[in-house]
Amino acid sequence: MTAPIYERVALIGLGLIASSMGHAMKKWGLATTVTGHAKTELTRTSALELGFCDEVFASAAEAVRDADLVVLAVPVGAMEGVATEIGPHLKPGATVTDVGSVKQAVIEAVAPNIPEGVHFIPGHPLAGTEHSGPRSGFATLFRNRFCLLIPNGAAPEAIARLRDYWEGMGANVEEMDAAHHDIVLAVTSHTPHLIAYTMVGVADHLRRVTESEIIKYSAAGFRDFTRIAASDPTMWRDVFLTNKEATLDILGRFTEELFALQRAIRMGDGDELFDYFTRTRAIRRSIIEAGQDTAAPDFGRAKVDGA
Ligand SMILES: NC(=O)c1ccc[n+]([C@@H]2O[C@H](COP(=O)([O-])OP(=O)(O)OC[C@H]3O[C@@H](n4cnc5c(N)ncnc54)[C@H](O)[C@@H]3O)[C@@H](O)[C@H]2O)c1
Ligand SMILES: O=C(O)C(=O)C[C@]1(C(=O)O)C=C[C@@H](O)C=C1
Repeated sequence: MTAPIYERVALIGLGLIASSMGHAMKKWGLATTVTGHAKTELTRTSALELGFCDEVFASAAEAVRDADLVVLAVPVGAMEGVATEIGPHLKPGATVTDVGSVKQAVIEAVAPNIPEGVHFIPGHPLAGTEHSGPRSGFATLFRNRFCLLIPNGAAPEAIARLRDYWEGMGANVEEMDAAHHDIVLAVTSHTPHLIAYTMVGVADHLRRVTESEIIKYSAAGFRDFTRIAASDPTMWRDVFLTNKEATLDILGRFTEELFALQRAIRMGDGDELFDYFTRTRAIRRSIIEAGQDTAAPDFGRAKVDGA
């Protein structure tokens, strides 16, 4: 247990990320009171039952009243509506952050609604699972994972406090500018998700030809794709709609590489294939050596110690 970093923290949108933050705050004593807002009564009741919120509200405006930290944890496309609603109700001196997977679009949507005297520091924990909703969260989700903060001109002391908060949940915090964030994540997260969705879509079309063979003989590689492709449709629709430029850029590069490999296969160019796969194997090994193996679905639960 550490001393609380914020007295009152408001979670807006009570899904995987917010519920994980709530559990982590409770486990490590990072906030005195955690309030939450969800649109449905079922979700609000679950948050109280599961114990990751102390108080829940049907309106976001009520949930943020007197909060020292407000966390926007809704899909990227819902950020603007929420920011518009809470703007007039924020406490002077409070910090607003978000956990959205895209940063430039969130800044454009949220910043104009944040009054003077309130710090707005966008964020993005690089941790998740394919599950969603209030029952999917767990306290250790952020342990040993990066959390990127976008300074966005905010006061250094407010950034330092938010950094302490994320470190209290076990994350490694780094700062990055929003445009750079969106390109990096297009490479490491957004385009890989699109490829997984596509591959599972291809198999789905084939299944109509081969009936149940795809499921029956599902190999590990394909199963990994299906895990990713089971991720929340609303969240990922919003990611692609709001990180359009960067995703299309990386997708263009991906297509070029795919054509090069397709040609190597057609030409029987084994050297080209071998060299390519040798380079990609080295990348995987360097990720493991850096302690960033994100491939295991249960990484957060299975590999952390008993804390
Ligand atoms: N899932 C991941 O792997 C992951 C990782 C890092 C960041 N993120 C980002 O975190 C945010 C939340 O994702 P999540 O995985 O917790 O999703 P989730 O679907 O589990 O939770 C989002 C919740 O927001 C609610 N919601 C939607 N619109 C709302 C509105 N207008 N007002 C109030 N509530 C609303 C939904 O009902 C849902 O319960 C997204 O912006 C996402 O891009 C997700
Ligand atoms: O592990 C997973 O299921 C994830 O996809 C998590 C993941 C990722 O791509 O790494 C997904 C979206 C985020 O914004 C951050 C993390």
